[in-house]
Amino acid sequence: MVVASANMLVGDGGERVGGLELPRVDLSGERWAVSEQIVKASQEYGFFKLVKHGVPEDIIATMEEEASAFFAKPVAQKNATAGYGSNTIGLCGDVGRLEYLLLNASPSSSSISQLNPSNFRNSVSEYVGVVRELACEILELMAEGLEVPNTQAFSNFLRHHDSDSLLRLNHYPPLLNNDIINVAFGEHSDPQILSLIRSNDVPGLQISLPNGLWFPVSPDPSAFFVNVGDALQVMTNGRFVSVRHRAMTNSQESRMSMAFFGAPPLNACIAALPEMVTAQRPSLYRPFTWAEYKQAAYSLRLGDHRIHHFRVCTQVDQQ
Ligand SMILES: O=C(O)CCC(=O)C(=O)O
Ligand SMILES: [Fe+2]
Repeated sequence: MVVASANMLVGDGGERVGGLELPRVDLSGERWAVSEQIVKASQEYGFFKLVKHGVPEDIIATMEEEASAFFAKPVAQKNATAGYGSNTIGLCGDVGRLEYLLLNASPSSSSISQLNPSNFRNSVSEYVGVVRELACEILELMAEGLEVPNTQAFSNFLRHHDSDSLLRLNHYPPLLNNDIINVAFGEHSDPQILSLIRSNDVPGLQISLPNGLWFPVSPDPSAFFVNVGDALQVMTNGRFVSVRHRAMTNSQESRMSMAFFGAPPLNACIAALPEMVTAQRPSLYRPFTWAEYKQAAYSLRLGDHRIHHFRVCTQVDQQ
């Protein structure tokens, strides 16, 4: 059954809703075809489902077990872990129905090396290593598909020793009997370059379609869901769109998602690549450092269109 309401499409859990099918990319396909599909999906939706991605199942399964063990700890122990938070998102009063652990995931991260016990530390470190490599591979396929001569133009930011990449483990507790289904993690776009989300088999993630309707993404623990972030929208001069998404509370089961956010170093300059700028399509955004964008983004509400603050004013904007 499919029901379309004013602002939401509700499906029966399939990936095809209201005649729409979300892009699905099989990474084991021919390189040129994969790169073409990734570019198309990033332009149309800023989002795609990635299958046959090559990340070993045992690394993902161990990470999930360790994350569950962390969230099952007593509150006092969780509160004593740097990066742990619950019910609030960011610093501007946004609330959410979740708890999370937010860790720096740069190659030189010390927040991972401080984790305990050692099993947790090792699985986070291993998971971050393989997922960062996967994100770099996707970014290189994007550059190839966009015909950018330096195919590492995007991925080099993530490989940098001081990259500001993050790993966020989100735990959404199950609904209590008389709760109504609601937004658990409010609408936003991710500020970074690229996000790779993997969740357990419980629904919750929704993405905003170009027509403004919300699309419930069916969970698939064997896949990664890939989001274009604001910084990649800027570097592609608006050819790729950073997708707005949110997560809903869900029935009786606990939902857990693990999001890797690939980001540049703080002092990196974020600007449209020269190949993305033409006389007909001048730069849409003024250049900024990643530190500058982070500061601006975190001083605004989660749901604000944070990247709009960096747009160059055009005649169209002024009309
Ligand atoms: O839990 C999810 O599926 C989405 C989480 C999310 O959007 C985030 O952590 O930025
Ligand atoms: Fe997000």
